[in-house]
Amino acid sequence: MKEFNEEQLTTLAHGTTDLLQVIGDDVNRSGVIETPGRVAQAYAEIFAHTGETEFTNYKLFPAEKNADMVVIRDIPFYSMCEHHLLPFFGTVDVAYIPTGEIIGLSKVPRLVDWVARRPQVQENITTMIGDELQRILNPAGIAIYVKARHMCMEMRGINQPGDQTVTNYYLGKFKDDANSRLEFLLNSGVLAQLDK
Ligand SMILES: Nc1nc2c(ncn2[C@@H]2O[C@H](COP(=O)(O)OP(=O)(O)OP(=O)(O)O)[C@@H](O)[C@H]2O)c(=O)[nH]1
Ligand SMILES: [Zn+2]
Repeated sequence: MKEFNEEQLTTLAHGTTDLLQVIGDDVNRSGVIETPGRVAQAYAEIFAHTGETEFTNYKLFPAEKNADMVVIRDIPFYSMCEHHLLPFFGTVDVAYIPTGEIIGLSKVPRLVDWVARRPQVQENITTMIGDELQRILNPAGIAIYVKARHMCMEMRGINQPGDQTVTNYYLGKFKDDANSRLEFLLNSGVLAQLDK
């Protein structure tokens, strides 16, 4: 995880003090006196992977011949929209059909986290996860289903609470073969949730 150095943390803290001042708060109020430092630390975590272009923290293992699809479902993620720097969050369902290799299971949620911890839009979260899996595994197919709520649509602007945005990514067999796609949607629980 990226560590911000002292200078970066100080710059972030100063920016937060300015923000509190501009919105009309008293920056010396006891409740917010430590807030600039806390925000700097929080942003160091939330934006930990900004600018990183290759996910490297994974292990591969040989796949059995004729291995069937692997589905990892309901992976939670938290990200910040790049337009307003407000949170958006939800779940990711990921499936792939191994050819030569399988990836350590825990590395898939780690990949989702790596993609999310930077200023993002939901569409790019979806395609970045897919593109990295393609690069790492070159599998016979990839399917990704992302469902999220966006605070920039709920807390401001259109002020519409509860909307869910869905984005998909299908490659290889999941793109070409309707049965494989259906099997993914059944395995991931997506079809069971559609009327909720
Ligand atoms: N496609 C996409 N758009 C997003 C995402 N997150 C936020 N947005 C949108 O980004 C757009 C930015 O539009 P602008 O018109 O520049 O900004 P704005 O005036 O704050 O827009 P409103 O949110 O409509 O008030 C808005 O429509 C947001 O809903 C995302 O993950 N994907
Ligand atoms: Zn936004």
